[in-house]
Amino acid sequence: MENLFKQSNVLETISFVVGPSPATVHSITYDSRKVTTNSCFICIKGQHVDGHQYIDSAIKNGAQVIVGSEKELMMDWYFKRPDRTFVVVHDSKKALASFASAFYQNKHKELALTGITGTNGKTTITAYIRSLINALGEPTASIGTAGVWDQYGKVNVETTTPTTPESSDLYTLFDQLRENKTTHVAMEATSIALEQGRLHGLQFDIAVHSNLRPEHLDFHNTMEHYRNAKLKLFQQANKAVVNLDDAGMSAAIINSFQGELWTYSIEQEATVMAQKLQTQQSGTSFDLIVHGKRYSVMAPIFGEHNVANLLAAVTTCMVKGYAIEEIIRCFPLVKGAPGRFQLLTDYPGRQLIFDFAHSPFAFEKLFHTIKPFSYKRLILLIAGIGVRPSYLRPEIAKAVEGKADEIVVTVDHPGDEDPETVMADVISGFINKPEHLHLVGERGEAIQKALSLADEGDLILITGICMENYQIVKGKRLPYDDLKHIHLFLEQDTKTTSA
Ligand SMILES: CC(=O)N[C@H]1[C@@H](OP(=O)(O)OP(=O)(O)OC[C@H]2O[C@@H](n3ccc(=O)[nH]c3=O)[C@H](O)[C@@H]2O)O[C@H](CO)[C@@H](O)[C@@H]1O[C@H](C)C(=O)N[C@@H](C)C(=O)N[C@H](CCC(=O)O)C(=O)O
Ligand SMILES: Nc1ncnc2c1ncn2[C@@H]1O[C@H](COP(=O)(O)OP(=O)(O)OP(=O)(O)O)[C@@H](O)[C@H]1O
Repeated sequence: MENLFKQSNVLETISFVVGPSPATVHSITYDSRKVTTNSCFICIKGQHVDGHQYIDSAIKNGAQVIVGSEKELMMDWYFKRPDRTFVVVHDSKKALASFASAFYQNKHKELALTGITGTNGKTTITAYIRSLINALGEPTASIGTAGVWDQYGKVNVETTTPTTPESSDLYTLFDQLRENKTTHVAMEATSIALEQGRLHGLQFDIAVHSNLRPEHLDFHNTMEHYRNAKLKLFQQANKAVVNLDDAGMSAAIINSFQGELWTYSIEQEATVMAQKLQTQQSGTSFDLIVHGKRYSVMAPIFGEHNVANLLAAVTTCMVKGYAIEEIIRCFPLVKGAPGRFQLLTDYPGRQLIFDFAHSPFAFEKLFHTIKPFSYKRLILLIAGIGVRPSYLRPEIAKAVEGKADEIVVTVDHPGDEDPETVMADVISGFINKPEHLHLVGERGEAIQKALSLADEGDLILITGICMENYQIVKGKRLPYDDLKHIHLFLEQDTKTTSA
């Protein structure tokens, strides 16, 4: 702990300290339930409860140091438990980040950091950056909605947030990655995380922007607040990669950014551009124009939005100093995240695609992407999301109305909601209720239903956000796997056909 107190970033956060000078702290946590002997417990005022309420249980679990911002309460506790150290700070969230950084001796600074923000495309860009830079020979990890991946594959870690981890979890991860010889980390920086200070104190080498559309307004209230939260990433970055085709916030970044600025675009003059996009069976071919020089290229990705995402990744590689010819050579190795326009090839006779689409904008892009595909009928599975605001659910129905021959409606992450209510919310968005509509409240069964509706030559499009191997049900993360249900169906189907 003495060491922690010597770090300037920790000292800055402290108002005063009472109690004994403690022995070494073994862990730093914001959750009393994770406190063990000699932990440092930091009280965070959350959306639901105030962590200061849990000082008692933190002490019972062995906390030696308690950090909080409620001065009087902390003094009361000091009089009750003078054997513990109480650290009063100005801002607990900032303190959490600074203490965690210091706990790992600020060694995360040995990692090159790229932060990716935007309403759509963060996970895909992060995966493209990871796969490209690994192919270029630099051990790179990614952190985001698709979990944590390093240069060897998926890393088995649990985080408490869907996309951007809480600061102390992030520093633990950085330490683990650094120990495993990773040198570069590409991570999603969500507006919520930026607003909540989870990324406080980090300096990014590169900040990447994709686009800004209305989302998370239940959290940010206005588009201005939402944009300002995302802009914070650029205030803590040395270099920026900006999508010129985005009307939502590219101008705001360009007008305020102080460092080196790089741009990409499909529609206008930029440092890195794509033109003449053509969908092929195995990907997209296009002209890549870099500093005015034209290269005819092909990449195993689909959809104009993914070409834009690839441009973001290519530009990031260039900012890191790689030559464009070297980067292009790695295109065959570009890999997206699971469920982001993921084509399943082992389903004979039918085409099966997974896509994370769950907003009108994403569905618009998705329908545009499948236009060049040839198929007889389109079987579409859509999902209302239980753990997100109910007003978003009818928007999904509006976005897909009239676009498919069969529509299966289901529920992703029901949370505390009744699946019937979620599905009713979704279908209330249809102006004319589709003739071939099927409501199946459990996602696995819904997938099997969609498969059962498909005949030879049909295209099955499975959308929604349950591509990460769990379903949130009544506050618990239950194991869930789309592929398991596909295999179950295929097994069953083979039995039926051969009987
Ligand atoms: C709304 C939100 O952001 N919630 C996050 C927030 O929780 P919270 O503010 O509700 O915390 P709380 O439950 O009020 O608890 C306050 C404090 O008391 C502590 N506590 C609580 C109970 C107890 O017994 N003991 C104890 O110490 C908690 O650990 C916490 O430190 O802080 C927690 C700790 O970091 C997060 O796990 C939690 O993420 C929840 C699970 C979540 O779903 N967050 C979403 C909205 C989110 O952040 N999403 C974005 C992605 C958005 C996108 O898709 O673009 C993300 O970056 O992941
Ligand atoms: N650049 C883009 N522009 C518009 N839509 C996109 C773009 N990239 C991806 N999408 C759509 O959004 C879906 C989600 O993509 P991705 O997971 O990469 O975004 P994200 O920003 O990480 O989303 P989330 O924050 O919800 O996890 C994709 O399946 C696709 O339908």
